[in-house]
Amino acid sequence: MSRHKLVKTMNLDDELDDFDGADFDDGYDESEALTADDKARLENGVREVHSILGPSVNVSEKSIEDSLWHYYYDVDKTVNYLLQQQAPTVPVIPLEDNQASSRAQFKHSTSSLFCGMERCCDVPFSLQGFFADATWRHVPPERQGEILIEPLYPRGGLCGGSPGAGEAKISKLAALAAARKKKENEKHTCAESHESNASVAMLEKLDTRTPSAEASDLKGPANSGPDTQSVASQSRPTRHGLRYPSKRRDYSPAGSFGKGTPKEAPPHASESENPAKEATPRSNPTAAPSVFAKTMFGDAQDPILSVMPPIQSLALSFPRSSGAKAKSDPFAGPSPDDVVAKAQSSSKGVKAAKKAAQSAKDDKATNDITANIEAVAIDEGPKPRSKNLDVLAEFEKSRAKNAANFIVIGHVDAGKSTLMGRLLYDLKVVDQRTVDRYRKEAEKIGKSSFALAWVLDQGTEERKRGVTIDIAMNKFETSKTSFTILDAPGHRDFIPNMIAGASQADFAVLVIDAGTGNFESGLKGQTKEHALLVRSMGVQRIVIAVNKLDTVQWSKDRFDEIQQQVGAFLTAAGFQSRNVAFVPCSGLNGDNIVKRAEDARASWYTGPILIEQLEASEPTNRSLDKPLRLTIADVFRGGVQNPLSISGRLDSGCLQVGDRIVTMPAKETAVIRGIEVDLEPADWAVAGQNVVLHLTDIEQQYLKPGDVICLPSALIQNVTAMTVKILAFDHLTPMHVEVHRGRLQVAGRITQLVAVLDKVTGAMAGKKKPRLVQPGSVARVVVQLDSAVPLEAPGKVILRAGGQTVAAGLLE
Ligand SMILES: Nc1nc2c(ncn2[C@@H]2O[C@H](COP(=O)(O)OP(=O)(O)OP(=O)(O)O)[C@@H](O)[C@H]2O)c(=O)[nH]1
Repeated sequence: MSRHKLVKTMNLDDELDDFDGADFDDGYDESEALTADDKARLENGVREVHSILGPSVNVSEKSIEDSLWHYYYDVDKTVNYLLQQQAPTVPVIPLEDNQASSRAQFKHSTSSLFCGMERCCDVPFSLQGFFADATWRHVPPERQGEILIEPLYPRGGLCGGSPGAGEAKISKLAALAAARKKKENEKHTCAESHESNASVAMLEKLDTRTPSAEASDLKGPANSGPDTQSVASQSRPTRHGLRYPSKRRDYSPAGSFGKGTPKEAPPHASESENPAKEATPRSNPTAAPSVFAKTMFGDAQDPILSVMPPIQSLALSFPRSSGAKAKSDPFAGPSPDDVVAKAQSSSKGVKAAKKAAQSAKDDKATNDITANIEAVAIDEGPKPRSKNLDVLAEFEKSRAKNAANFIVIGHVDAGKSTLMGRLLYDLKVVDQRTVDRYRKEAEKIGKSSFALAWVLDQGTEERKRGVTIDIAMNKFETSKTSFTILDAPGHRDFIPNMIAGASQADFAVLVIDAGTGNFESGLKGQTKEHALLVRSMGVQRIVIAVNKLDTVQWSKDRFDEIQQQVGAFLTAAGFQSRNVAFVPCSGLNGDNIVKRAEDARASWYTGPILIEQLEASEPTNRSLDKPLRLTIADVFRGGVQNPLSISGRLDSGCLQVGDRIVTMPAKETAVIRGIEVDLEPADWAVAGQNVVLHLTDIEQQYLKPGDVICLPSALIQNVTAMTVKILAFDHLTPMHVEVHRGRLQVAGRITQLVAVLDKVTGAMAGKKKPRLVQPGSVARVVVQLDSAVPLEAPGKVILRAGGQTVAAGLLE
């Protein structure tokens, strides 16, 4: 292996220090490795090194050869290394390494390096040596230039502070802008000097600090540095005019902060350059005002300022408008930095302008489209005209079927939706294909038993969770009656939705899960609460579907047990026994719903099946001759022709196309441009019917679920307080409650417990103004509402608090 290769793998700086040649002697003859050329160069190199070092430096020939060998015959490096070896404590100025790369430069470089090396060796540089004859802070002036570093004063430029000596070189644009600005500002110099004096006076008045504090705070900033100079030379109090921290100005020549005096400051920050400072005698501790101060306080002659209002109000009184005042407004125009930035961005400006033009074009197009759409929307065709029908006569003529809404209530998972799905399926309202599809889809998410419930539960969330969330409406007809199903959610979280449904119901179907344990838990849960609520809402007839009897093998005993317990409760809740009917059934299998149960175990029941019980419901008592009242259930877009539609049930009265109506509580009028009864277009509608009204001449914001529609001739009143005869389900005290009436919900407070009443006679039964109403008691209370809502007697309301139904009542 060549020795060169070996050396190349070594760290020379480390290895040469220890190298004595011994390590390489073992069985290795150096001379054998040297070529004739190497030998010649080595001899020449030794001669050169000897001549450079001179006789005073005692170095062996072997050392020189070794060094030359290691440095590839580089004489300069060899000399440098040998000198280091001779005087290791003396710092050696490193030689330039530009010769090392080329051995061809060997001869030329030695002569030039000689001088440098000689000087270094003769007068080696060290800080200790340099300052040997100088005590601290008495550096001879002629040497200061060699060791002092220029302090970091604020540089010029976009954000770099005020211009001055020592600033960074600024761009041509910045210089141009500054020159223009300076010219402009010179015009106002006289006025400003007057302002300065006035400001000084203001500052003296405002500053409540001690004179010593003033002096120490104001000394530096006011008296020295480029800041003050900038204040003096510029009328614009930009950020350049703000004071820098004093230690920055007190930068001492020795590089320490804080103790320096103006005298010690570098020449470019000298006081003599500062006219403002010269104008202020040193004995006066009050500094000349900064531009910031002038901006804040303006002219001391100002009568407003003379009374020294708070600084905040002064700041707000800056003149910002154009005109004569704007000239003196220091912020009226762009700052020099802004000018420069603007100039720099001018090339980008063309692009920006193009972009802006394009964007304006786009905006215009968008606006045009919007305007067109609005025009289309606004142009709703000719105003609907009333046919001035005698609606009641028309209704008589139509011989319409008996119409009935019934609400399906019961504890969660009692099987309400499945039961109704089965009813619709068996009545052929829903076809086989639809049910098969639901079954497949339900299977996919592992809820195949809910396929029939999906006929009612259409919401994605409802299907995913397997619970009804909001009232689902569906219709079917028998030979005698047109029914509307209101399938209520059983979960207690959705009781407000159930209440909304109950307000539209003529009678109720209470579904009970007959399964072991389920009936009992349901009774403690929503079975009783729902029954009480519908009764409180005025429902008189109730059909109890004792469901899931297939799970208890159609046990008659179980049915009897349920019938007995629930019957007793319902009678206690105010239902008359002639209005209560029980039907044993299985909604899932379709037993005793539309068809009689085929299961032999169910043969003990021979009474009416569910559909027969429904048909046996009494005809709805239609309040046709009363004023129009329709509580809005929903507000929606009824189609392209009908941008604003509402749905709900007519509680009383009648209406026809072309009628002008009023919505309460907004008291806004609208015109009925179309009516749908049971999804069919109609010219009129009467109480008891579920309708969709297509409206015009009103904005959507005036229509909300729970609002009441009436005719201008017979408005319902908006009330903020009401007296209610309530049945308490919980302890009542003066307390916060939520008042529900159908879709209407409003927060309120029971402010007064007037009296506890006798349940049968309604007469006062206890003492006046009780402090508490016990559950199950009937009482009269006063409720204050947080906002005015349309309510009137004898409307029924539900009071809830903390998620519980606490009372139901009748407005008095
Ligand atoms: N065995 C049996 N299961 C039934 C019967 N009726 C309903 N179910 C099952 O009971 C579960 C709940 O049925 P749903 O119809 O969703 O009950 P629900 O009362 O409507 O539920 P919510 O509306 O969420 O309170 C489903 O798995 C049904 O398949 C029945 O007659 N027999």
